Amino acid sequence: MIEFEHVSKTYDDGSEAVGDFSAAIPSHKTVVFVGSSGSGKTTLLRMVNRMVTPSTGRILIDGEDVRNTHPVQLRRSIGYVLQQGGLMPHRTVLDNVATVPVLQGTPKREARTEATALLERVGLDPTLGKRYPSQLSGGQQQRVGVARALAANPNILLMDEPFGAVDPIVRRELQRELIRIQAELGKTIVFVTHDIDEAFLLGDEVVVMRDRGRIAQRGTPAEIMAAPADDFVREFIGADRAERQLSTVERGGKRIAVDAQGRAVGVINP
Ligand SMILES: Nc1ncnc2c1ncn2[C@@H]1O[C@H](COP(=O)(O)OP(=O)(O)OP(=O)(O)O)[C@@H](O)[C@H]1O
Repeated sequence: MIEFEHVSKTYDDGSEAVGDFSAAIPSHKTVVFVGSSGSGKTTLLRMVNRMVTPSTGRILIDGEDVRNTHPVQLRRSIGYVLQQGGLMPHRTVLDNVATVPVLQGTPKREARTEATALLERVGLDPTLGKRYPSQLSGGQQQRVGVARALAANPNILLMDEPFGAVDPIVRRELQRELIRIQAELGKTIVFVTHDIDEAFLLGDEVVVMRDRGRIAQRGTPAEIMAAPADDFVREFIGADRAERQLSTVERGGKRIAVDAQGRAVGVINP
C-alpha cells in the first residue's frame, strides 16, 4: 500500500503544485489520478519515488517512510513509465530492458534472457531486442518502456501519461495490453492521465483532481459515473459525453453499436 499523508509541494519558484493531499493506494490495484493539466498529478507521482520531495507531509510504502530508503535504491525498486518512454538511445532495446537488473547484480546473460521474455510479455517480437529505440514506432517504444519498468520485478508501477503520445488506435492496444498484464501480475499501479475515458477503462479506482491536487471525487468508475460528486466532476466526466453516446446501425445484416463519430464499438447479439 502507498499512503500519501497530508503532502504538499511548493516549488522553489513559489508555485504551489499540491496543497494538502492525502490518499491510500491499495496494493495490487490500479488507481488513476485524472485531472486537467497542472493539477499536480505528476508532482504527486514523483513524490513516491523521491524525484520530488514534498514540502510537508510524508509518503509511506507498506508503512515505511520513503525517506528511509536511498533514492537510487528506491527508484530501482519502483517501475516508472513516462510519456516519451525515456529509453536510452545508444543502447539496444534488450539492453534498455536489462540495465536495471544488471545494476542490481543479475548476471548479464540471465538479465538478457529475462529481458527477452519481458519483450514477449508486452507483446513485442523478441527479435526487436537487437534494434535501437529510434528504430521502433512510438507504440513499440512505449511497450519497451513498460517492459523496462517491469524488469526489476517491482511491486509498484508509476505510469505518467504513458500512452499520451501515440495515436488513438495504438493507444487502445496499449491500454488493452496493460489490462492483460495487470490481470497476470497484479502490481500496485498509480496511473496519471488527463483522459477520463482512459481513467475509467484502466482504474479499479479513479481520483478526480481539481487544481493543486485537491480531490474532487474518488471512487470506482461505476460509482463516479453513477453519482458525480458535484458540477466540477459532472462536467469533467461529461465534457465529451455526447461523443460517447451510442446508437445502433445495420451493417452486413448485423446490428452494430456505433459512437457519435460512427465508429463501430461492438456487435449486438440478437
Ligand atoms: N519543477 C517545477 N518547478 C516549478 N513549478 C513546477 C515544477 N513542476 C511542476 N510545476 C508546477 O506545478 C503545477 C503542477 O504541475 P504537475 O506537473 O504536477 O501537474 P500535472 O497535473 O501533472 O500536469 P500535466 O498534466 O500538464 O503534466 C503546475 O503549475 C506546474 O507549472
